[in-house]
Amino acid sequence: MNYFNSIPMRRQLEEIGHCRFMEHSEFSRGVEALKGKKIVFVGCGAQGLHQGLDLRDSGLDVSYTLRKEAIEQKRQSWKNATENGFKVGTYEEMIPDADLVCNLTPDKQHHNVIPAIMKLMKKGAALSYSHGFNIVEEGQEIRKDITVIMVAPKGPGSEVRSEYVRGFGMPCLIAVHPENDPEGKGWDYAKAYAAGLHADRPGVLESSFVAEVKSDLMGEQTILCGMLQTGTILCYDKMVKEFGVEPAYAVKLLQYGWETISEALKHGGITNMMDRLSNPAKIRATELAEKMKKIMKPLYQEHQDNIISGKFSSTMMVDWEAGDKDLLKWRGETGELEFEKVEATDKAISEQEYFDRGVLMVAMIKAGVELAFETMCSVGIKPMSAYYESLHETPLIANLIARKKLYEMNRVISDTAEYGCYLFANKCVPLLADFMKNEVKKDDIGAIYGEGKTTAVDNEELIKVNKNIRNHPVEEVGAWLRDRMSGMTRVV
Ligand SMILES: NC(=O)C1=CN([C@@H]2O[C@H](COP(=O)(O)OP(=O)(O)OC[C@H]3O[C@@H](n4cnc5c(N)ncnc54)[C@H](OP(=O)(O)O)[C@@H]3O)[C@@H](O)[C@H]2O)C=CC1
Ligand SMILES: CC[C@](O)(C(C)=O)C(=O)O
Ligand SMILES: [Mg+2]
Ligand SMILES: [Mg+2]
Repeated sequence: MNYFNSIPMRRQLEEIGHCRFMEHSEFSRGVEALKGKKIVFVGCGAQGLHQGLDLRDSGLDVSYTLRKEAIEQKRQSWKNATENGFKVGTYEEMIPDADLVCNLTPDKQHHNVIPAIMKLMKKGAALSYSHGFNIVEEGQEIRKDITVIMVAPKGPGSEVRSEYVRGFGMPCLIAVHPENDPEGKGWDYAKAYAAGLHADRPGVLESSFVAEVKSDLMGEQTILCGMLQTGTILCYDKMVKEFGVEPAYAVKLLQYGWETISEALKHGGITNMMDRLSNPAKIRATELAEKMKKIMKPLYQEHQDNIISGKFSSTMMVDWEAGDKDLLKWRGETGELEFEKVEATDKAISEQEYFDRGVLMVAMIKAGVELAFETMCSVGIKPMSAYYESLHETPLIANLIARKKLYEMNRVISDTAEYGCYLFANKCVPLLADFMKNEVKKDDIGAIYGEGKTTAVDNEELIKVNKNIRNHPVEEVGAWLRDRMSGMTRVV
């Protein structure tokens, strides 16, 4: 039964709105609460491996448990753990002694994994998640003596590790399940775990399982993954099939363009990204973004509504039951995209050119970030949480596209994110078809915007556009949070 739908409305609203930026002083005990405790990770994939490496380097006792077949067949997860010097064993060997069991298996497996490990967990042990789907959407009930916490990094596993290695960390949401904190130790454990990932350096939000699920699903379906997938498909087709851009050049502009453009977001928000354009290009990008926002708003709202009501999760669970029929079909279609098959040209594109030739891409990022942020806030998700799930994480997913294109990006994110990404993109691509056909001009994408033309603009128009950009609420909360994250990696 859906947990969120089972609680009274007043509680629903409280849980969705649970969000507090935690002070550095609250982490002064570092990992102490978990020091000397036996921490056993279930699963050694995208998050499991990288979080385990971070916690071990922070002085904690980490080992892994995998299903028997993975150990016997020496699968990739077994290699990940053993090649990094971790002890690995079966559930029966590892779980009974564990003080904290970290469930880092795919969300679609949780309803199988949790009952299997729960019966082996010792009395008074703790169980941790990095995403609350199983608790909130499936209503998984956990034995009453077990403490249930969540430490949810706001970025892909590989970056959780790379940020740690370079002395920083990935922002996290932490939570304690209100139904499972029998000894009152949940927050101490969650804080120690977050400190072990160095999440306290960029920032930790005290949150709830509900707020994390309802914001995480929305971010990944729309701006983070769905929108970048949509934008890549539409921009590639427009450039190659209509404007005669060489395919290998279009691939390069898109594959590395999202990363280069969104790097500007990371440092100075939408304002800085837009300031990288010439004045006429900035006015044009704002115009395109406003038009797209108008068209896409109902779709963003539909996704958020379905996430809140539980319709999204029940639809996805039907696909789980059907052996991932839709997911596998959509994954296959992504693999068949021309963008995936054509190799990027080795012709140089300078950092500035990505902006000058990618005005439509800039507009798509502006529209997507603002709409995702606005839609999340409109249902009671707090601005800081909405910021992490929109503007903050966009450059991190763009980094994955630069390294792996779309197909592999979708394999690195969680199964839940992958399903939601295709679901959104399959609707958004046709939704923007008329806009792409009638509104997008040759120098909006692929060519240098306004090349050879005057850069003169009307003062009043520029002032209006700058106001539109700078006064958006995502910019206010973003500036505050970024002040606290000034050490994040510079990619480009
Ligand atoms: N991917 C990401 O970057 C993010 C993920 N999360 C959350 O983290 C959690 C883990 O996701 P992610 O890291 O993507 O997961 P992965 O798909 O990378 O996890 C794979 C691991 O889970 C194991 N596994 C798969 N099925 C089972 C099963 N039935 N029983 C036991 N072990 C199994 C695999 O082992 P085997 O070799 O046996 O298949 C492998 O070790 C999810 O809750 C997700 O929402 C949160 C933030 C970001
Ligand atoms: C954006 C997708 C994500 O939520 C993440 C990396 O944060 C996921 O579930 O993979
Ligand atoms: Mg997710
Ligand atoms: Mg996420």
